[in-house]
Amino acid sequence: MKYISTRGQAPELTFEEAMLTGLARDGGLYVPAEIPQMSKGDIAALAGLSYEETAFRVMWPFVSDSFTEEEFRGCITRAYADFGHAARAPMVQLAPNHFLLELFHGPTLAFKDFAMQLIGQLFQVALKRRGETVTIVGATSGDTGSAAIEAFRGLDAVNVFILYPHGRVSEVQRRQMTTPDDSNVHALAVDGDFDDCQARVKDMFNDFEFRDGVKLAGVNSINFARVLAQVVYYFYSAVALGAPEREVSFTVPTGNFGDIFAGFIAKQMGLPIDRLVVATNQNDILHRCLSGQGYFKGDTIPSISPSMDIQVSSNFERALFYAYGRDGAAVAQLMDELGQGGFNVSQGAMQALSEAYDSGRCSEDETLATIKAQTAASGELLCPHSAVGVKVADEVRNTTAMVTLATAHPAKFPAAVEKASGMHPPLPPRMADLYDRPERVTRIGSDLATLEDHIRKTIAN
Ligand SMILES: Cc1ncc(COP(=O)(O)O)c(C=O)c1O
Ligand SMILES: N[C@@H](CCOP(=O)(O)O)C(=O)O
Repeated sequence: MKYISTRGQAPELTFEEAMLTGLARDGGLYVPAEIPQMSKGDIAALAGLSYEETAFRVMWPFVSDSFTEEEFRGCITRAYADFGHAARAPMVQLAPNHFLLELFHGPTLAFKDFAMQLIGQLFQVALKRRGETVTIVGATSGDTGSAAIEAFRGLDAVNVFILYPHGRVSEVQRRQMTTPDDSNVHALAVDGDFDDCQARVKDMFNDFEFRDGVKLAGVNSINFARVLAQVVYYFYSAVALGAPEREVSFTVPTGNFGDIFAGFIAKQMGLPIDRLVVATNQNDILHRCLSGQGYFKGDTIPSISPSMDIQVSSNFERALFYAYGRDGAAVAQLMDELGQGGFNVSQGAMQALSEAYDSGRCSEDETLATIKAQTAASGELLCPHSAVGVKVADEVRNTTAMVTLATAHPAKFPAAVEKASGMHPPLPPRMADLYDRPERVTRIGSDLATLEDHIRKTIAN
């Protein structure tokens, strides 16, 4: 399997190379040159399998150029061993034909653990074999950072720097990033918003002297391995509901577009998905774009679903790549225009996007109302991101079974959940002392030189 850049000007790589490389050297994102297919029989054969066996069968064609079967199976087993639920991704029914896929039973209580725990294992195997060390720099609006720190803490071959927007993540998210005491992990509270953090990470990748000097690697969904690991739960849940005989739709609380794009890949592989619904909060650039209004950046407005407070949605570039018929030059042109504020989508590409995705928006009041209503109706306490998904799903769903992705545990956002439901969501016992642990964090400006200098000096010490 070869991996190619969405901008068409970077070298083709193997899975392992793409995983360790992060951003392509032309500024694009890696995607598989061809998407492996699963037949109806292959999908039917997933019925009743464990999450781990499903993961192996779905992902193996994407990675088999880089790992032995034994290595890959070992990585999968270790990745999911610490999840707090035997099913890994259990499903609960909210209403007739509406299901909630709980993706928050991993070590940091968000869906990010599904990919990050696996990538942590894959990096260890690959780096050991190569005898290399890397510096991971990641941007987070709250959940990617904690998941990355948890997956890579204590490893000799990896230094991790996580940039998060100061004052714009929940207290639980912040403490998950600032309380681990391992000397290889570093939380940086950046004066800016998530888009500033993500832009600086991409700037670092595009600064080849810095990139090559520190051996930069990325674990944001820039990294296709992140997206790949998230494809698995689309298969796992759809098969549990009767696929391939029965079509299923998904609604996905969306910010950086990685999770919904994993659904797109699942559909391209052959999973009978009817609709993929993008659910946004008040930062609704994706909903506006998918409604035909072009992709134009505004100011990010802080919300009660802070992990989705994003304007420049990284993986939308991958969606555009397919919508523009895999035309790297067209994508590069759009990304240039985005640098100037935004772009309009061509008619043909708009049609392709509309065929692939539906969308909806959920306001702050609607988010609170949905948490309250669901607590009363089903007893399920939703996190504000999952509530955005449930509200939009309820607006669009029809007779096809709808799965809404519950992307984080309510205990990560206790203030909003308590305000809406009157109930305080407790942290799981293993995190009960999170508020008592000492924090370690560096407050830092958002300019590239300051950040690069800090990272260089920290590594050198
Ligand atoms: C809890 C939660 N929900 C939803 C999202 C949006 O996911 P994506 O960025 O893959 O669109 C995020 C952040 O990525 C998140 O942390
Ligand atoms: N919501 C994310 C933002 C980063 O997304 P990623 O999927 O590209 O890592 C977060 O919680 O950090």
